[in-house]
Amino acid sequence: MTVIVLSGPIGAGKSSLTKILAKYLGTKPFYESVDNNPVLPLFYADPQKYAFLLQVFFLNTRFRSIKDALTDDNNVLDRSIYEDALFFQMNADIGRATTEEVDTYYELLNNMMGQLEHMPKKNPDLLVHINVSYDTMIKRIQKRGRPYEQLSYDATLEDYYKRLLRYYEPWYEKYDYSPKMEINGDELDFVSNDHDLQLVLDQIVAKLKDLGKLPTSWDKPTNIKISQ
Ligand SMILES: Nc1ncnc2c1ncn2[C@@H]1O[C@H](COP(=O)(O)OP(=O)(O)O)[C@@H](O)[C@H]1O
Ligand SMILES: Nc1nc2c(ncn2[C@H]2C[C@H](O)[C@@H](COP(=O)(O)O)O2)c(=O)[nH]1
Repeated sequence: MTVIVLSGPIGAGKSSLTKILAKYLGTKPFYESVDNNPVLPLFYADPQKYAFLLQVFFLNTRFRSIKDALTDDNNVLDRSIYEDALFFQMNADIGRATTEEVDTYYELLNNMMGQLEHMPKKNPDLLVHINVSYDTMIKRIQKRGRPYEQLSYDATLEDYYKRLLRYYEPWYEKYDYSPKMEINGDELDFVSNDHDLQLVLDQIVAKLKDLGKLPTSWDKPTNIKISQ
């Protein structure tokens, strides 16, 4: 039984890989609340006003997802509570949260993380982090086409996205809730290239076998087409 959490910048391919991995490993995917998130468009229209509210929305859904996942013990999460503070801290650092909001946020987050320590399973089994450059990130954001994420919607998003990328390296280095591994999302097109996809899946399966989370005899499924 395995809980895998994915991480990575916007458009890195987390949702795509979550869907593929869940199918490949026969586990249940948990996706981020994006299309059903009423605060996200408000945030992009007025980040100063909505940064705290958006974070509380994400934190709440991520807390629910990680609790469910640690209970089910058979899941893949496309982003998780462990990445939540990265976003909020970055927004706070550019002046989008008051001192009171920052204090309240960390108190809430610490409370939630404390609750997780009482779960029978306390941590995920593996973090799969997808690295992408700024150029790849922008191409993917354009490909996905959400209007409010485009640079044409707000030119300051270029700085926001570049800043976000800078926060990821120290975050990944510091992350220690589980074993971890990185995928090169610039070079490996696991969405439209079957060879690259198989390489990525092989890397993840090898890591899970190393960790004793998959039997060494585990073989890839033959009855599903993973790229659809
Ligand atoms: N490795 C990849 N190669 C090519 N296209 C990709 C890759 N990963 C994601 N995409 C495309 O980029 C867009 C964003 O991917 P998505 O999985 O939604 O990213 P995330 O969940 O990390 O924001 C989608 O249109 C997806 O098809
Ligand atoms: N301010 C925050 N924004 C967030 C957070 N998590 C996700 N997001 C935004 C970024 C994208 O516009 C969208 C979906 O993210 P993907 O990486 O899944 O494409 O939501 C957050 O915690 N704070």
